[in-house]
Amino acid sequence: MSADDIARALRRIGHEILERNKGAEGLVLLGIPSRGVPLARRLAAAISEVEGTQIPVGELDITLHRDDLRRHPVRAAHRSRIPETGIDDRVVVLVDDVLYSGRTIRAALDALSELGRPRAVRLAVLVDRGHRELPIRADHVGKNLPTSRDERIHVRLAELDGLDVVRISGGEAR
Ligand SMILES: O=P(O)(O)OC[C@H]1O[C@H](OP(=O)(O)OP(=O)(O)O)[C@H](O)[C@@H]1O
Ligand SMILES: O=c1cc[nH]c(=O)[nH]1
Repeated sequence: MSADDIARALRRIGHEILERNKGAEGLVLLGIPSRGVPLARRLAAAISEVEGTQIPVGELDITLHRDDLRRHPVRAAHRSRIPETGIDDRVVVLVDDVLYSGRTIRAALDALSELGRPRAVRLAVLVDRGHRELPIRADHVGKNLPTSRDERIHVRLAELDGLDVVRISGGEAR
């Protein structure tokens, strides 16, 4: 995906979120570090452009809720940053770059349950590459990219990487 493809996908997802929520009322966007955070900020900006209101944006750290902690115990935990509005009775949209096994989102739901009780939780991802290992699906998808398991999706975003691009690497030549 080029920078233009990414921008278009985010604008569309912003519209979808508004349509599904019937406006911006009660919305809170939470990005999953690292690249979910700039994506959540961009989505909030896209929604604000349409609705003319500020959308609360935060970051949800899932490190201590991962189910592979025992296998990889040394991971630095970051702090979650929840907007002042809190998440109780809000419609929380989790935002991440890639959806793959679904384990990150399971951990995110676990982390969220310690912070409050949203009215609803939805999921927006830039890329869904398939291969789910849990019963989790995204409500809003920038692009479905069918992959083989030995491929990897690389999302690069200007805020962290200096450019916007999505690439696939690895796997057998197809
Ligand atoms: O559905 P899953 O199998 O959990 O995979 C998706 C997650 O994997 C990636 O993070 P990764 O752990 O590779 O670290 P990164 O954010 O530093 O790229 C990606 O950013 C998603 O958060
Ligand atoms: O291909 C993948 C799988 C998980 N996370 C990524 O960022 N890319």
